[in-house]
Amino acid sequence: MSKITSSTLRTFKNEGKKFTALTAYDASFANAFDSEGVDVLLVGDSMGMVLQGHNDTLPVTVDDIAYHTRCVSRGIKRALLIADMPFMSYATPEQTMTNATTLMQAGASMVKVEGGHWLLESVKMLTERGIPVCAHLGLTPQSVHVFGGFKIQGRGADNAQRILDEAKALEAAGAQLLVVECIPVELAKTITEALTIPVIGIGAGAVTDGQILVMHDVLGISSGYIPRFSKNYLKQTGEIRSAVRAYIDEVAQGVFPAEEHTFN
Ligand SMILES: Nc1nc(=O)c2c([nH]1)NC[C@@H]1CN(c3ccc(C(=O)N[C@@H](CCC(=O)O)C(=O)O)cc3)CN21
Ligand SMILES: CC(C)C(=O)C(=O)O
Ligand SMILES: [Mg+2]
Repeated sequence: MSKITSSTLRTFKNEGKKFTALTAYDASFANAFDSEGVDVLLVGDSMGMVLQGHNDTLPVTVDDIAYHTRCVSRGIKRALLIADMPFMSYATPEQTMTNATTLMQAGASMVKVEGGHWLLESVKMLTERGIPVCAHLGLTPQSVHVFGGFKIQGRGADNAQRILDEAKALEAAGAQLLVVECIPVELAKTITEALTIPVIGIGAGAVTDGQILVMHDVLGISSGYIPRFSKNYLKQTGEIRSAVRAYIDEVAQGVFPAEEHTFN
């Protein structure tokens, strides 16, 4: 069983094989997800909400992500491990290099950063120095206070065009993967077709190359409210490994996300 790399995911894209990603924060869940066949695991700054109980992702630190990345990395054999760079850890080139180095040395194989045009120089710098980058556009939760809430992004022709331009520019700067979150399905389709790198969607419809969800939503244990683009797979299966397999199967077959999980 060979390790998944960004070139594996590019092959999946070219073959039209839909792949699956989940967040993970510890070795035991990571091991279960990996052994059931989840292709990509993300140590997400969503940990600020689902692990730490905050209302947003802003309080998460580089040390938090590094600790959970070390835990997850010990649990996996096959999946590609991505670590989120947390809020304000990549505001300057110096910070970006130092903090991305910490996360790679904690066991990540790629780092993820939220943003568009302003990030191009950092993406180029990281990639040239040996750190692969996953970009993240659309509803970028670290900007929740700029957006005025967790609101769908990319509605209207101007906003859609800006996000498409940013996606192309990030690919040109060297990004090897792109996450698009909470955007209209038409825009997600346009971006996925315009890029050669794989595009992973969350709240972006069934048109992207892969799907990602927060593990707590899939297992129905998010405290409070579950976003409407997400799905509790434990309810229909009653067992964690079966829930993960159901998620993988539904993504592979194009059953998830359905219309009810998609924004227009
Ligand atoms: N448990 C959990 N699941 C997630 O998917 C998630 C997190 N936490 N934390 C980090 C970010 C924050 N996310 C969120 C949180 C809320 C909405 C939300 O309330 N969305 C509205 C749509 C609003 C609109 O129509 O503009 C919804 O109804 O789902 C979306 C994404 C996604 N991520
Ligand atoms: C939801 C995914 C894309 C994420 O960034 C996170 O879990 O932090
Ligand atoms: Mg995140």
